[in-house]
Amino acid sequence: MSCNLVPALACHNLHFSWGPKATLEAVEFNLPPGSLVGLLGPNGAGKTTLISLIAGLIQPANGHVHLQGQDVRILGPKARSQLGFVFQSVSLDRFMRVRDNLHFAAGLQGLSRHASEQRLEALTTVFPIADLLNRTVAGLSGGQQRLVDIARALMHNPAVLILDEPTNALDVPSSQAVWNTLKALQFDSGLTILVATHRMDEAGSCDQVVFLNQGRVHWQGTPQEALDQMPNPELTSTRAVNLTDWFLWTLDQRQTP
Ligand SMILES: Nc1ncnc2c1ncn2[C@@H]1O[C@H](COP(=O)(O)OP(=O)(O)OP(=O)(O)O)[C@@H](O)[C@H]1O
Repeated sequence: MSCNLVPALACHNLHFSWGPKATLEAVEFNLPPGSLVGLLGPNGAGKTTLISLIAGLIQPANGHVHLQGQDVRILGPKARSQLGFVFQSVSLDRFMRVRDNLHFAAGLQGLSRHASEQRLEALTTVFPIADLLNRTVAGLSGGQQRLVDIARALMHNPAVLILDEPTNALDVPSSQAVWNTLKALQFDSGLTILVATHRMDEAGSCDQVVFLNQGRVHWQGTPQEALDQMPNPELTSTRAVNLTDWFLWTLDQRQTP
């Protein structure tokens, strides 16, 4: 993964405030093409706000989001066609069948019914949802709904997928199914993925992690580089350091007095 490639997505000097206090300040980071990047940070760090901003649901007071080197504001609707979003709440109509939800989402993105059928067929080779297509969303488990929701975000075949805590409240097998699917998408189709997560096991299997705290990006690098930052020899002598140790250590370094 070369750093010389134009990033699939880059945030430059983003500023945003919900109120008098800054929520995001000078946020800078980038997603190398084809990478899986974990967005980490404590509750209230600004992860969801940042994702809403990239999605265009809110506008930055300052700064730019670039998609493959081009400003999303200039790209306009073209940018939307290159981005897929999975928000914290599942974005499906509970009373519609899975199949109809997916075709509806594709239609909103301008796909013909024929193109939508073809796309759905392709996605069912990666997503274990073929048996769910004729069921209504309300009758599915949380894990099944989440998989369908991710498929929904990919119906228009975006280049970049952004997910906000997709495994939140899922049990271990369901989380694993979601994570395996993300990995397969990255591996099979070169999808670039940004995923906000509180799970350090997931962060550890990302190519890079971005650490956001109090609205600022404090660190971006590989999970191994994160662990290599840890200065505590006592901890390393008794057991292997893990990303949870790093998270707590780096958070401690970043607290404002
Ligand atoms: N719609 C809103 N109106 C006002 N303030 C908001 C709104 N959404 C978020 N905030 C505030 O912005 C800050 C960042 O919240 P945000 O939800 O982006 O953090 P987060 O890192 O996603 O947190 P979590 O890990 O708990 O999901 C918090 O102080 C929050 O209270």
